[in-house]
Amino acid sequence: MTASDGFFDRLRARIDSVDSVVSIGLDPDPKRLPEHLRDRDLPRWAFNRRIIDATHEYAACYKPNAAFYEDADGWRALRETIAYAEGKGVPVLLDAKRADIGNTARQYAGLLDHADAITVNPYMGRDSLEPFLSRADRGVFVLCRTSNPGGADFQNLEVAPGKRLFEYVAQRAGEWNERGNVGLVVGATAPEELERVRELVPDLPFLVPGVGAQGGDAEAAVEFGLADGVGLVNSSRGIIFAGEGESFDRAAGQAAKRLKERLNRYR
Ligand SMILES: O=c1ccn([C@@H]2O[C@H](COP(=O)(O)O)[C@@H](O)[C@H]2O)c(=O)[nH]1
Repeated sequence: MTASDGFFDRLRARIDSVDSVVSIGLDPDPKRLPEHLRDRDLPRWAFNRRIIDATHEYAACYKPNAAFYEDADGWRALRETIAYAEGKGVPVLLDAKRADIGNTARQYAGLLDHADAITVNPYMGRDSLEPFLSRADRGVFVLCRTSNPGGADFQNLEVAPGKRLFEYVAQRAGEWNERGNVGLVVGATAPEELERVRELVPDLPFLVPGVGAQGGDAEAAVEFGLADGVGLVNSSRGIIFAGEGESFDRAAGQAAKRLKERLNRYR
């Protein structure tokens, strides 16, 4: 592996080395942290470190969601978490769902100085994504068909005869993949749409959230989420909050292992 390898080369190497496509979401909701960690300096970091120690051998990547770190201590906890994950050889995908007008987007794209990949929102159009797309060595996952119940509200609207918005986004994202660094976010809770997006863009890797607490379709996530073996199936709460109390990390390790084995049955 050289510094010039792109994100998806690094991700492929990681998937091969751990034989896993599991993305582990690091979403340390302060209200759900174990009691005994709450009085620590940076409890979220103390929690994440134990989770990473217990799960890294099953992790194709870690996916911290920026929402859980957007305060002063949070950013410190995130920096420590990312450095620790990378020290274990695990790529980090920051789920930040950013994009904006040019100068603001350029600021947001600075997040890629700290993470291997990021999620972005395509709603403001190509120029709002350019500062991310131009980082050839970083992964850029474009929201396409999200996993939430309202994901269909706009994304499934027909924007041209026979073409729904998420289909249009998928095709445009395929065109934006000039540097080989674009992926899509497509939820496991929408398996028909997942299959359709795979037909439209056979070569783009997907990040597929929603197989854990949201009850999405794990088989479809693997069948349609991977492009030539590369892609990510994410669970956050289902892994990191699998257990409680002192041994929360052991339960997380077991949950990560179970998900890896379950997904591998479909690979
Ligand atoms: O369509 C989307 C896009 C992002 N997410 C994020 O993934 C995790 C899912 O967490 P679970 O606990 O496994 O449900 C979370 O960070 C979401 O914000 C998504 O769920 N759906």
